[in-house]
Amino acid sequence: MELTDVPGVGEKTAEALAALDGPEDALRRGDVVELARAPGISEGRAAVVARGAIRREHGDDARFLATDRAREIYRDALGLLQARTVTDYAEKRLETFFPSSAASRIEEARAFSREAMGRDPNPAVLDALSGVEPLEPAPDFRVRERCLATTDAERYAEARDRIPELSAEIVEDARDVAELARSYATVVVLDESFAGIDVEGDVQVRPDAFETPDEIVPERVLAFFARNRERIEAALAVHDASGMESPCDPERLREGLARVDDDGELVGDAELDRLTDAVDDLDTAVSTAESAANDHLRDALRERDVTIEGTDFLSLVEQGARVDSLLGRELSDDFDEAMRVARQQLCDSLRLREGETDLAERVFGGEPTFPMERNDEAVSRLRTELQAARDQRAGRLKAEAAETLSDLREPVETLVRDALELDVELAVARFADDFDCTLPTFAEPGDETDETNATGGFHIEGGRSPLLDVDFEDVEPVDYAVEGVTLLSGVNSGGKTSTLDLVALVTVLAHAGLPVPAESVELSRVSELHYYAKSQGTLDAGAFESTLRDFAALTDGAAGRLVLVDELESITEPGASAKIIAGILEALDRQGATAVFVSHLAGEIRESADFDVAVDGIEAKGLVDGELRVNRSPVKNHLSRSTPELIVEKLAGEGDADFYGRLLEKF
Ligand SMILES: Nc1ncnc2c1ncn2[C@@H]1O[C@H](COP(=O)(O)OP(=O)(O)OP(=O)(O)O)[C@@H](O)[C@H]1O
Repeated sequence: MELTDVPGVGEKTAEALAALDGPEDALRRGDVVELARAPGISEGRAAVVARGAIRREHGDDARFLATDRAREIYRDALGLLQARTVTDYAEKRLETFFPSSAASRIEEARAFSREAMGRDPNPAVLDALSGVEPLEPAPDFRVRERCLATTDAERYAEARDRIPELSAEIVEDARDVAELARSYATVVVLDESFAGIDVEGDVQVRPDAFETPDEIVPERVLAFFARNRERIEAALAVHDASGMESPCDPERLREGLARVDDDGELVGDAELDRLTDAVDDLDTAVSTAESAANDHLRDALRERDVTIEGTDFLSLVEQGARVDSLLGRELSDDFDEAMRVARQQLCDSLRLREGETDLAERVFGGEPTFPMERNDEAVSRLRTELQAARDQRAGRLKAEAAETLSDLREPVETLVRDALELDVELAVARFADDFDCTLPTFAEPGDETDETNATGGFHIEGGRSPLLDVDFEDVEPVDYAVEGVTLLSGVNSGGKTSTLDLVALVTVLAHAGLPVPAESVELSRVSELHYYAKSQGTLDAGAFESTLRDFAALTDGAAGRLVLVDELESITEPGASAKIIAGILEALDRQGATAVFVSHLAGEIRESADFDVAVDGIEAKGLVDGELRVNRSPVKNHLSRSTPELIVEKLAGEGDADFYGRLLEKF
């Protein structure tokens, strides 16, 4: 598949997507978050692209939501689903569910919903989900104690590109490598020709370095796990709480995670901790040991009577000989003891081991002086040795940890993705629970080749719209079924608009493969949903003309449309409206469309039409205490009484029967 074949993907977007690892896969999965990783692609744009890919796969022409009101209903329904997600991922991912006329797409989404509706959105899972986010790549970092070396300029360039965490060096021969080995704890030579090289220090010949970067820079995989630790732990908790099968052994993963801290450094190795502390504390420990030795020497001197022979005294005076020589001779025992104290203290405080203690001896082992002084060169030597030991141990341990964790990298991607996908499923499950939903049934398609009569209408039982302006518990169930072209009459505020909204909502959700808020729904597949909301007042000539043009366009074109229109009569004066609406209904009837037109002029329209238009009505049961009582389910083939008629009837019953009685007869 060419990326530019996807609707909505131009050259620029395709170029951005190509930067991803397997963009085709991400497109196929509708993986909005992965797509949004492409440079310059926002999550909103990613959702559009994913929708485009799904459309392309199923041959969907993106014409289902044909009017503003239809699109509004879809956005409102999507909003209700999105409000039930925990993660941003799921919120964006839900955007890839959209109403489609393509049977294969509807079935694919229905399969997802079926599975989703079986999920149990228990609070522990939802709580754990709050910590799950898509995995991030490891942050950029440099490793200073290891370097790459090669004689080849091209390989050098490749090394800089593929292993940017290490510095790369050009070498000519083994001498150059030996030189590098003095500055770096480890030198990784990329050229086979150096195999068997014998130089001092840790030199590894790894011509396979580019194929095994995790072995060369184990920090990379450690940094990835360190950065994503919380997300991975949250995803593990989601699996635990939901009983979902984990793609890897959770204990092994937990153990692996426990080996790195948040900076990607190893934890839990006492020897490495000792070496790290020793390097960090070296300067302080040397100073403290030095002071302790001098204190010891000072006390010894203070308590000591020194007898000095005359010749010595003379030589001191004459030659300016230093008191040190005296110290060496007269106080050598005290001096030795002070040195011993200093060495002991240094070894103890740095917890030095055999081999290291020899170097520590040299730090305090010079000529007797007062105050006594450390041997800086020995300190520096000790530091270098400790650092090398620390880095080599860390390198070895990191390589071991990285080996375990690198095997877990792919399963972890699956683990997190499954947790995020579960959030999408749980949003659907909660939507279905909260609004007593069911999966609708699609009527068996008739003869697919019969383009003119693809419609079979809809049949809703106990539909309750969550988009109504009343609490969902107070929404009264509506039964409504329509085949063909129908007028819907009814008293003011009876629920006509709400019925159209319900029909539109159920149609949109059903075609998105999602559950619908009803006891049962059976419907035929629709090619386009045209829903026109009530216009606000009479239109001027220009607007009226353009509205007429819209409807003219509607009467010709694709079969299998569902047309919902709310009080079209308000666009112009009542007499003309009835004729215009009758004309539109005739055309839709010929086309075989399903249509519901809400109108207060149902009687007049029926008279103007050249076919027998069905009229349904939302019935008022009457006015009780001044309040309208209605049966929200339209009655089939029934022209409802209007609100004015009901009021006249009420007045006729209450008072001036003569006037109101005669008035009532006119209805
Ligand atoms: N099924 C229902 N359950 C509960 N309340 C409803 C239901 N249907 C409608 N209502 C209430 O009735 C109000 C009026 O509904 P709606 O606007 O659909 O009536 P209408 O018949 O289109 O009115 P009009 O003739 O004035 O346009 C709604 O705002 C809602 O509060």
